[in-house]
Amino acid sequence: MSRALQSICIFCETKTISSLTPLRRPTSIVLSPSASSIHPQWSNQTRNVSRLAVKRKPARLDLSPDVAKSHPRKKGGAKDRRGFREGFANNGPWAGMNRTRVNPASLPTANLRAMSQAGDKASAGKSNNKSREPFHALKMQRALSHVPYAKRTAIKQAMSEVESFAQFGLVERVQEAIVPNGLGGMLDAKPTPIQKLAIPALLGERKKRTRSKEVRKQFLLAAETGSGKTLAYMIPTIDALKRQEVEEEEAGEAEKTANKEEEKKTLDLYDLEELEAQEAKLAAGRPRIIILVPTSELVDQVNKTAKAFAHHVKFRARAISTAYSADVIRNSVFNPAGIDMLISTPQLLTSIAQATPGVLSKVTHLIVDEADSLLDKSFEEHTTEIISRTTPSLKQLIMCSATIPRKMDNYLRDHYPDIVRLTTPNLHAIPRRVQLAVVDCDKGSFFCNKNLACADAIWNIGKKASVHDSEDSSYAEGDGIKRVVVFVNERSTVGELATYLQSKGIDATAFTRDTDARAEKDILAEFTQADLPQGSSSAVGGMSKAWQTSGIARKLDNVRVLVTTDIASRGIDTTPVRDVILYDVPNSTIDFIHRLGRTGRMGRRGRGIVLVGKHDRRDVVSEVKHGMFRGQALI
Ligand SMILES: Nc1ncnc2c1ncn2[C@@H]1O[C@H](COP(=O)(O)OP(=O)(O)OP(=O)(O)O)[C@@H](O)[C@H]1O
Repeated sequence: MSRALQSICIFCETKTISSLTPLRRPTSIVLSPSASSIHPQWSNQTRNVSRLAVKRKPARLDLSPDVAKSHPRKKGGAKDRRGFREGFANNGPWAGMNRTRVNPASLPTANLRAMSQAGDKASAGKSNNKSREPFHALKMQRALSHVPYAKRTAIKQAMSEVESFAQFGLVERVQEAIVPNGLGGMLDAKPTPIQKLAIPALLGERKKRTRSKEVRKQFLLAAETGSGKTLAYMIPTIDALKRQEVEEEEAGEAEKTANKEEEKKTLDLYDLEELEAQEAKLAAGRPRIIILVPTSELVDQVNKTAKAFAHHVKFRARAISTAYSADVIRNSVFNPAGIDMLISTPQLLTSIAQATPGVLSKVTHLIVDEADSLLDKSFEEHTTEIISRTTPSLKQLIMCSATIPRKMDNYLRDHYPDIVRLTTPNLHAIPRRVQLAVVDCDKGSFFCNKNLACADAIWNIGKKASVHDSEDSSYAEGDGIKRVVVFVNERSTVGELATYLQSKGIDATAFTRDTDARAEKDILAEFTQADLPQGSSSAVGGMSKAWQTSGIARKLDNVRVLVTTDIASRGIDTTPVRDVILYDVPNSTIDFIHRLGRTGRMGRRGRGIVLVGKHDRRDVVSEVKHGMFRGQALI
């Protein structure tokens, strides 16, 4: 045979296979297309050699079969070579030689049966392994970063050492203001886990413990939704502000008086009043503390907390957002009385800083609240600009969030490798006190109508509330009105759904970015304050008024519903809300955490209801439910 093949080569005038021997196998044999037509007898010979790879020179317009493959398998790889070799060995002229696998046909039947049983067992073993680790829909998203178990245990230990706010060694006036001003006179108020971790660290205790020479400038505060992160960063920053004031007063008082005297004598151009006016002008628009938040609603909320402290502790806090007029913004930032704390959205502050570069020259504390949002695409540019502008004077940069996406985690590792990470053990877990129910809209009497399923769920909440009022203390809280927040994915659905719910006798209010700024405050107040004065609900936007005056016979009057998008899912302190309805399945676990985080805040119980339709990811919903039941982090 080898001789015959050599002859083919000679006829076709190619010398590629001239060294072919029975024991050296070719990787390819090139036949000239013209060979069989010129010498038909040799074409018969090649047909008998069934596994010869006949390679044709590729035409110029041949399309690649691997276009769709991201990592096409290399031709001539080990598998290809083995296939060729074995095929050649089984069927070719050297069948039986150099065999690498047993040929079942040559075995006695008994042996064959034994082999097949062994094979079955092996494959059964494999499938068992697979069934032990089922498909995880949540893992496909893999958005959230992981906190190692050992770290969680160490944090628990550190937290157990703190019992009260008095242990922090705060400035007296700050300490006095915490409960009556910051926590509304709450009895037996204790620091929450994140406050136990963050307050001492931000006050500088950690620096002493580790005896590090390096000044710790950056902190990451990561804790569950509704766990008191606002006070966790606000208390130590106000404390630092007051200490700074005292230090400056002590150090600078003598020098300041001397300078003033000197200037007065030498120049005689300024009188003392003028000099003081000039100093005030310099102090104006130069805050020490900046708090960045993503929305104007959050600006107002954080400002409220800051103001509660400001009256007693004596410092000047101002808030600015696009909801305010230009005059109000100018008067707030450049107030001649000066400013200590400024709460703003990144875009607005960046535009002010670009026009007046000195405005950020005195910042010592920069807090980036909802940091995962503010370091995301839409805000990143503005946030990083503010960080870089404040860096020269900055003593502490504090990032704060309830969810740490992997992207943000990597960003922090790259840009702030020394950041001190203060994370609570239950980070990324929805508390077990929040129950999750799943309503299948394709089943029962809903006829695939999600609107109907939503209205039904709300009516059930109202009915249960009237039955349970006397038994369940959490239901009897506040004014006895149940607050329900319904989250949808698209802004366009909000109005439609609110109108539908109103037609079913439900007092529903739509809340989106398009909502009138004046009505916004009243709407949110309804869902953030438990004890509104009687009749204040009528102040809620036009929708609620429409519900009240509508001629619908059957009305659900003990429930208020807010229909909204993610705009209300971030940071808004909806403590009185007991029920959250997820009309659409959230797009990510991060959205799940923030939306369900509007209930079950600060140790309260809560309920979530997910409406699942034909096109929704049921696997994700069931994994979230399972994870919540087990108290696991949703990563
Ligand atoms: N130590 C405490 N004891 C009791 N209540 C507290 C304590 N600290 C804060 N709170 C209250 O808990 C509620 C939630 O606090 P906050 O809004 O700071 O939560 P958060 O962790 O920032 O939530 P989110 O991640 O949703 O923004 C607020 O009403 C706040 O007044």
